Amino acid sequence: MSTARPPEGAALLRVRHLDAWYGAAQILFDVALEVRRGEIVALMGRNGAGKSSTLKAIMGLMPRISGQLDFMGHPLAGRKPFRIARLGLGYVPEDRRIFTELTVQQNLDTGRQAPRAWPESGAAPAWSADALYELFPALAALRRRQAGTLSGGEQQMLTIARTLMGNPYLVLLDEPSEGVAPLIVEQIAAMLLELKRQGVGLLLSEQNLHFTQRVADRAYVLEKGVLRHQGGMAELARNEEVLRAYLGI
Ligand SMILES: Nc1ncnc2c1ncn2[C@@H]1O[C@H](COP(=O)(O)OP(=O)(O)OP(=O)(O)O)[C@@H](O)[C@H]1O
Repeated sequence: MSTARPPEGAALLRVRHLDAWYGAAQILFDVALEVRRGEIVALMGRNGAGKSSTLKAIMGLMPRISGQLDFMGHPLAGRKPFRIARLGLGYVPEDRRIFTELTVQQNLDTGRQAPRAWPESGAAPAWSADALYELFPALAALRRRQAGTLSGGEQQMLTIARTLMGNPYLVLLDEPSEGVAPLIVEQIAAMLLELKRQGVGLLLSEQNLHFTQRVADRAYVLEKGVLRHQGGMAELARNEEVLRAYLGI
């Protein structure tokens, strides 16, 4: 396994010795990862490697875990998902879960939380629907549409925007590019890079190398619930051995 270390500086999220189970089946084995402010980190691996389970474990959604999960000084293990969200940890699940009967604007309103401050240095990004429409002009054009009528990619964009209405310090995104048309994938990439610029940390579960190469700073590669590689994204994209062995590329 590569031993490249993440860059120095305080991590927003630090996971150590994470094991997780569904019933009697152990799914994650001693997973460790970190995400810093303004950093985009990709969690990669084939179907079933444990990417979604890692995000669920962080959000308090796995039936059983052990290990240390620290978010900005708060231990997460044993906390309920809604309490974890209130700490400023956003989560965009794979199935998106928009309110199909509500309009785009009403969906955004359901995500609203109070603004936050970075512990040591003033205001953190605070989003309003208008600011998000500016960032995602494609969404602005849809604001009065019933959300159930949007395309998969538009729904993905809406789910990300709704999560931002909670003013998170860090967002976990489960396969943001999956099933999304190329033009909208590009808009989502631009959106994530803008969030990075504003200091938000992002942890993406992704299989799409092209997408992670476009946005991610670092990557972790999982196979059968075990971390097999970690390092810079550019380095991973050149590492044919790892790409072939764990991503089937
Ligand atoms: N609800 C569940 N009950 C039992 N086992 C599950 C459940 N959800 C996932 N698993 C198993 O856990 C393992 C890891 O799945 P996980 O969804 O985390 O992988 P993934 O890397 O996100 O893949 P995918 O891209 O297919 O979602 C797989 O073996 C999967 O079959």
